[in-house]
Amino acid sequence: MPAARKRFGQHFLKDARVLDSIVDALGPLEGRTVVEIGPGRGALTDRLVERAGRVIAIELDRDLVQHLRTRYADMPHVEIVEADVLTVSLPTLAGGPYVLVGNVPYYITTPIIFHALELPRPEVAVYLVQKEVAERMAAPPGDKTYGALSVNLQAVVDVAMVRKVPPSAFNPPPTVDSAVVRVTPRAVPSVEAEIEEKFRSFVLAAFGLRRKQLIRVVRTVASLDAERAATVLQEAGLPNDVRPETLTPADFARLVRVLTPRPDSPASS
Ligand SMILES: C[S@@+](CC[C@H](N)C(=O)[O-])C[C@H]1O[C@@H](n2cnc3c(N)ncnc32)[C@H](O)[C@@H]1O
Repeated sequence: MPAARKRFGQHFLKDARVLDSIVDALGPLEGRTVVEIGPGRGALTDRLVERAGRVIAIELDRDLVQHLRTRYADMPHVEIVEADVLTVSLPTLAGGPYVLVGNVPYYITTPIIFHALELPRPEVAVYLVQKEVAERMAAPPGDKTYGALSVNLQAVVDVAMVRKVPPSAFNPPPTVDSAVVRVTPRAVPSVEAEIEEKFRSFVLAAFGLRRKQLIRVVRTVASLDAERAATVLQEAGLPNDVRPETLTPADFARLVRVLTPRPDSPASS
């Protein structure tokens, strides 16, 4: 068995109850395609291959890839892909509807979660992440952990906390607490795909000014004078003096829509 490598964020799950709750959170797997991020030594993969129609596991560590290919050699429905997950198009790899799961390496948790928003999105994604990241992902407006990560995710997906996981569930144990979260696409996202990129950068910039009133945020981020910024807020139906940390994803979306000239509007022609 290859030794754990710190630089790949390797903390292998050893607690059967945690492994079961991750698989349970995915829902029924019979006949479905499961993509797993960072299978490691196969603790989670072992459970997936018993239930799913097809398992595609993406692992960066060459030694672990070899170990996994030997382990599942007689299972034609299992594919081990040697790659950095961030360089792989997940919907293309899956080739159809899929569910996503991963005890993800903590050094790239946020990039992985945003990478997995590529359309068409997984029907459900279950991640084991640092507890503090899980709390930020699921935080409601006004919560002390509510921030750009919460808004940018919740604009397009629902996030639910499944359970907390202590360091003792891993070998070697990480220095932080962890949590399992379940992410499902929203039937009607708050933001349209065409303005999603602009939405994300506006939200990031707004939370860089989270202590400022919204009028100041709009003036700074959109480079507008006071009068124009006030008109924008009025059109978006938002007060001048609220702070970004109290706005819902739908509030941000209205604001970004007002700030985005439509292709057929005179301003952009
Ligand atoms: C926290 S461990 C989880 C291992 C296993 N799923 C388990 O629960 O025991 C994270 C895994 O992700 C792999 N990994 C790290 N960076 C990766 C990347 N960029 N792309 C794919 N896998 C990666 C690591 O080698 C490791 O196997």
